Amino acid sequence: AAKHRLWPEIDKVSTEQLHYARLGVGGAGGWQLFAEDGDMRMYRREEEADGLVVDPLKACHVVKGVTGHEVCNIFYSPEYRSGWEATLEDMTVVEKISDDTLVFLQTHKRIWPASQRDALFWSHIRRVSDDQDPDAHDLWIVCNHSTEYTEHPPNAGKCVRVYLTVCLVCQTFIDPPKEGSEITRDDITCKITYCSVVNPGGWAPAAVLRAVYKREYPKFLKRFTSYCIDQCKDKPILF
Ligand SMILES: CCCCCc1ccc(-c2ccc(S(=O)(=O)CCO)cc2)cc1[C@H]1C[C@H]1c1ccccn1
Repeated sequence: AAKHRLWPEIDKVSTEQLHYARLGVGGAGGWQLFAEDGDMRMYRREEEADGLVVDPLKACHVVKGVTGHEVCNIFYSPEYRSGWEATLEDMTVVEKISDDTLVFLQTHKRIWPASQRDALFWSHIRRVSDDQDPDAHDLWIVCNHSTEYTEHPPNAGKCVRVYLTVCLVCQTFIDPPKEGSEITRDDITCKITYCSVVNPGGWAPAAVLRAVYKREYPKFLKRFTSYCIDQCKDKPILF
């Protein structure tokens, strides 16, 4: 992977996104809580870029019974995506850069009254050992970031190209079981931070976009995490 033309950007953006995800939502960051459901908290900032709503989103969730490695694997791997990404209409892997880096082209279902969108992005998964606290459990991160491919120019067909940067950061916590007994899924908890900035690419009314984000993001994260629990519950734990 070190040789690929995109590698410097992949490494830079993934490192930046990990840092960004670990920043808190308190203080002057301008984050406003807009959805809560059990342990899930969803925050957004109201931001526009050349008149388009690009509200950054940060979601924090705690899920029992799965590890960060399992959650990031499911989020990264193409074969699971149709099982949890409800707004997906089509998905292809445009390039396999390495085992831990793929390039996806996705078309999302049209959201009335806006025109249909597609997204072309590299996706990179990595394990990060926590340098501050070496005996803390490892972090796993998946970073998705829009990219250009001459074979797939934006807005060539029916879809408007969105530009996105997304990261999923997961940390596993293990409650040590009784002396000598094996760790079960009841002993593991995964702390999830999901950050996304989606530029809708072409015109879409601000009110429509904000309504769509408010509706779609909580649904998306709940559906995704439930899918992870369901996929992993009868399988050996992947730490
Ligand atoms: C008029 C609407 C314009 C924007 C439509 C659109 C396109 C892509 C995306 C998007 C693309 C990728 C990701 S991901 O996290 O990388 C996972 C892989 O699929 C996530 C979200 C979002 C939205 C916005 C609907 C909104 C929305 C929000 C959560 C889920 C679905 N739709």
